[in-house]
Amino acid sequence: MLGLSTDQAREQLVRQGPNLLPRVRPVPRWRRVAAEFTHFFALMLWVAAALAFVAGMPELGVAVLVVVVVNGLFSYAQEARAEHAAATLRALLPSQVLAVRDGRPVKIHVSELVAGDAVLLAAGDRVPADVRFVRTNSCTVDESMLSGESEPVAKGPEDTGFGGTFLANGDAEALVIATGGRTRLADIAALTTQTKPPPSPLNRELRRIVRVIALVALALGGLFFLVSLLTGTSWRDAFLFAIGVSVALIPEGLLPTVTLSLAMGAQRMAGRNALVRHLQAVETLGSTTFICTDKTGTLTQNRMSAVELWTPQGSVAVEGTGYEPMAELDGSPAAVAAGRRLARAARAASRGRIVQREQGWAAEGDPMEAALDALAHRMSGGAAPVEERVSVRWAFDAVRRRESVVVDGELLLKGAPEGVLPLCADGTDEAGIEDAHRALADLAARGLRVLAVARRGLPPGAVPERPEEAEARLELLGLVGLHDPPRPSVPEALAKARGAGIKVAMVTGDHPATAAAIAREIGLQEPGGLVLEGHGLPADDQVLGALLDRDGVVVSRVSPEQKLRVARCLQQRGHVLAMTGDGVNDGPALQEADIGVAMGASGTDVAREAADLVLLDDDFATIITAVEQGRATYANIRRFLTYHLTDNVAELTPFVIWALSGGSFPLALGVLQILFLDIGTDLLPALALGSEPPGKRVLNRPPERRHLMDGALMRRVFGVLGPVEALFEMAGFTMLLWLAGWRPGGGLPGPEVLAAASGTAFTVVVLAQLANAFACRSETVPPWQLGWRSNPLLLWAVGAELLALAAFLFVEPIARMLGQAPPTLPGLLVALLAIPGLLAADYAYKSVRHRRSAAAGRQAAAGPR
Ligand SMILES: Nc1ncnc2c1ncn2[C@@H]1O[C@H](COP(=O)(O)OP(=O)(O)OP(=O)(O)O)[C@@H](O)[C@H]1O
Repeated sequence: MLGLSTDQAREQLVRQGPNLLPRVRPVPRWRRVAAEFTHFFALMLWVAAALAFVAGMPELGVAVLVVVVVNGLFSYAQEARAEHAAATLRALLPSQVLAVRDGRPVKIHVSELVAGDAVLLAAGDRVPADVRFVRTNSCTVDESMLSGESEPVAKGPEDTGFGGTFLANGDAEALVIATGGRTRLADIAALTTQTKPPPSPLNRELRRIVRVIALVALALGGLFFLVSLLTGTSWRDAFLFAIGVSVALIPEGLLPTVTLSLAMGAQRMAGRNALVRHLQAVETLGSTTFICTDKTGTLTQNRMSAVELWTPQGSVAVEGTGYEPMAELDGSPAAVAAGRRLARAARAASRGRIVQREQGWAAEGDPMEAALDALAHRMSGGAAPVEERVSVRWAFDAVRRRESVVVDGELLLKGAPEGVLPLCADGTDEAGIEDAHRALADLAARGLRVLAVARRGLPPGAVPERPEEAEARLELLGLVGLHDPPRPSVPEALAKARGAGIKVAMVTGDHPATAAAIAREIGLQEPGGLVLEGHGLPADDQVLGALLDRDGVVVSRVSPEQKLRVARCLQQRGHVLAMTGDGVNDGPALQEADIGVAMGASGTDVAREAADLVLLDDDFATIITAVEQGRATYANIRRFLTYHLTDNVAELTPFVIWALSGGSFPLALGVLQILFLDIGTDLLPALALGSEPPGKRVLNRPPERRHLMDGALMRRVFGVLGPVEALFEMAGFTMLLWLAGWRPGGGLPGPEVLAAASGTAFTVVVLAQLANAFACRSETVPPWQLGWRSNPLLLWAVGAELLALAAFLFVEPIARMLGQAPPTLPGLLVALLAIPGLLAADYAYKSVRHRRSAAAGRQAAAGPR
């Protein structure tokens, strides 16, 4: 027997090291920190700080330096946390291989593999290291990632297989010859790690936002410089304003905060068994509008049991559940005898087996084949093992939909009935075939997966080379009906998807009647719903797209190519498509879909590598949970964008008024105050908004594909929240000046008056932002409907914000540096009024929007469908 003993393997592992690609040397930490201080904006700020010192404004210089340092460290911390989260997620990806240890096949982690190990590979498996094939069975290998060659390469004994390639077809036994850094893949990986992946759509969008805001900031800064010079301000002050405006508006912390939000979303998803393979998938998931799901394992439990046999001699009901080998049989003696032959043949043409574990009997390998093994036990207390006597095996693939073996000169075959029954035409009488068709319709209509089983005695000495030579003139042994219970979580998940405006279709390789019966059982489809068959799909893409674009369609007996076409047609109709797949040939469809979804527990390595999302529990309901998290994360990013930009309006307004008045109206907020608002009081609430838990309602509205910074967000910030905040700020400021006797045109007020007025403006902005933080928690409902304690982080952040405010007002040296003093009582009153003022404006805006969208909804409902 090939392979190592556990002890030998352990020894070799110490000697050879784990089977992992050598880690690309990570960028040293100091370089990553340095990068945060040397990018474009940071450089601009350095220059600004230097100029401030040269111009004799050391406070400003120091303040700008503080901004650079705080922002740089903050960005670094966010990036590091996001990266750490992504690495943790990668480590969760299942990567196991079937190796022979102590003469028995066992599943081990790929990293434990050593040279000398024997491995068993099946179609869809990733070749785990460089290997030499020992035994192969119709084995072809997809080497495109190494050679670029798209056609799979046939492999025979003695051929070499390279780590990282995939078994496209058949199966094989192979000896590991090189692992980890000694594989061919490691050589190539070392060459290619230099190339960076292209930026994702979200990243591009964010960069665009940052660039636009930065340009606006610079342009405004320049404009203020000119205006101030023209109005006779000293160049020193003009310069100070210009720097203040630019620095205040540059959204430096934005990119890392978004990355962190996505990473936290991804982590939350992982906690609920949904593993994204790259962070951006979190956001795409949130805008999913259509889900194509397969059936077995995703909607059902993939715990099959053969419950009914049909043979030409009669039917046999098999009672017994799961993989338990004991059962009661109910049928005539002739039918039971025929059933035994059938079960033996079906088992011989399968490799999945039942094994006894501590928790009871379980499947090893294909669960359906394990059910056939259990059936053989149930029918006759186990069948004599034939594995050793199998001379040829043509493995199952999704196109042939059958598997056959030659044992002792006899061909035994099992497969999808539509493919098998025609092969029986010359070996079985016509009436028998007709009966079989009737039995098939009956079993499938009950939601059972049906397999046909047939045999043929081959002429003595015949050694067929290709399956077509042997698979003809078959004698039909009968049909097996297999039951696979639906997952209990599915009906509720489907209802949630519907509530969220997401359409769901079942796209399966199974029989139309079986698929339709299951679809009805789980509530995907009403009786009489649309059931399409792969070979009957309309040839025109637009017609097909229109046909598919509804909730609850079943597409049965699809080939991998048809699955890919289904994906394309739905995308052409503008859908953001999530598609599940677990098979060897599902890779292209998963890649085509916006979100490819693979199964962690049962899927193939090929599917997992092509996917954006891996379901660790294979459960359909997990996709809906992931969509919910995706929507929540997207909403969070919009929340803190809204919050952040509102503040910018309030910061900019004093400068605009000052400039418009030609310098005669005093400046309400100085540059240092703006910096303290950005870095001191705003930062924590913005972060807390970014970690808002998913609201109960995220799945109660239709999906939207929109830009992060779209019209609605702009209208809310620049039309409502920003102006209201600025209004209270300027009102507080002006009132204090007025009460102190200052009148427009009357020159500049005294320094004490100005300090108290400016302190009032500062307080107004901080308190209004406090209210704003709560307003930003939802785009649709007022904060008092959300529950005050549902985001405890925000309460802490707001507490810290108030403490910071107190420090900036009452700690003498800080207040003096900022040029402000605590507000007087009337000032405080205006500041306090800003809280209900902002909330009321936000409430009014939300109510109007709600009424409008309800009216639009009614109109859409009344209009043509
Ligand atoms: N191991 C096998 N041996 C023989 N026939 C099989 C085997 N597995 C599946 N079949 C047949 O091929 C058909 C398609 O199976 P396939 O596994 O491609 O479907 P699928 O798309 O994975 O289905 P689902 O959506 O239910 O997961 C099955 O309905 C069955 O009739």
